[in-house]
Amino acid sequence: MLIEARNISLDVPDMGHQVLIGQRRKLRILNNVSISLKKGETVGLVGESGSGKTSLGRSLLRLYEPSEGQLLFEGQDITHAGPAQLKPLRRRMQMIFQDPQSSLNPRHTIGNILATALKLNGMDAGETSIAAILDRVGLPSSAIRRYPHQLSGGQRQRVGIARAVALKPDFVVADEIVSGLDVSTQAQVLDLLRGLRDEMGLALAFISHDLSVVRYLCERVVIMKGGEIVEEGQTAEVFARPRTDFTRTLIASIPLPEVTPGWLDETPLERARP
Ligand SMILES: Nc1ncnc2c1ncn2[C@@H]1O[C@H](COP(=O)(O)OP(=O)(O)OP(=O)(O)O)[C@@H](O)[C@H]1O
Repeated sequence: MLIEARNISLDVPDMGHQVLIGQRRKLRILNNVSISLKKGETVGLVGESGSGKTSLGRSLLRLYEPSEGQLLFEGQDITHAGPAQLKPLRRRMQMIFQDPQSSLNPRHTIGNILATALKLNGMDAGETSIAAILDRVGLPSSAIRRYPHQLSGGQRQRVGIARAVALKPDFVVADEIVSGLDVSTQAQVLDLLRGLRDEMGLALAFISHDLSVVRYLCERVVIMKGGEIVEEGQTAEVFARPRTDFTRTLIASIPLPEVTPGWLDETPLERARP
């Protein structure tokens, strides 16, 4: 197993309580969550806003230290690993963010942003290798000298993907990476991510509100509610025969006018066609 979370919980300080009541109290935002990913496998993390998807994604990357349970990377226990133990693993575990506008430094050119990430990880940051990375994510080499604000939303998200995959990671968490984009740009970005995943054998935790997108990309899905996993399984199976009322409601509430009996079998690209 590449990544394995065993019964992890995550507590954060309850600041509201501290301010109002003046006492320290903890807020449990993940409770007893178990999930694992093999090399090359994609799991969708789905659930309503505030259900804990991002917190779980960040915990799997060991950006958060679990309060309880165990986190393993290639069988190595990294639950309470310090910076020295985590350093060689950081390159191998990457995140692609929802909003590349705020995750890309606006004062740096795209070339600089990619070079910095590569250099920090001791990798070749020459212009030729950066141009090759840009080409792989469908951007022209002239993007090297552009600033994030000079690119479209879709192009910025390609840079976000480029920054993550340039480091040749094994595991990527993609957090709502297409939610700000129009439908046809979404489809292109998802196709790019799918191609890279297959080519590189990436394990992918894909966080999304959009179940049709999850169906397109993820062989397994985990449904979250209130910091817990309420249902999980093969995506097609969970969507066809949801076991909980919660999942049934979630599926029924998909706000897509084009939802038809066959919609789950269409790719986002097919659905984007007029
Ligand atoms: N550092 C923190 N301190 C306090 N509360 C937090 C912290 N991080 C997350 N939370 C709370 O934990 C819950 C889960 O948040 P999280 O962002 O993981 O949910 P989510 O499912 O990703 O939501 P969304 O879809 O809106 O991004 C929310 O109620 C959030 O307010």
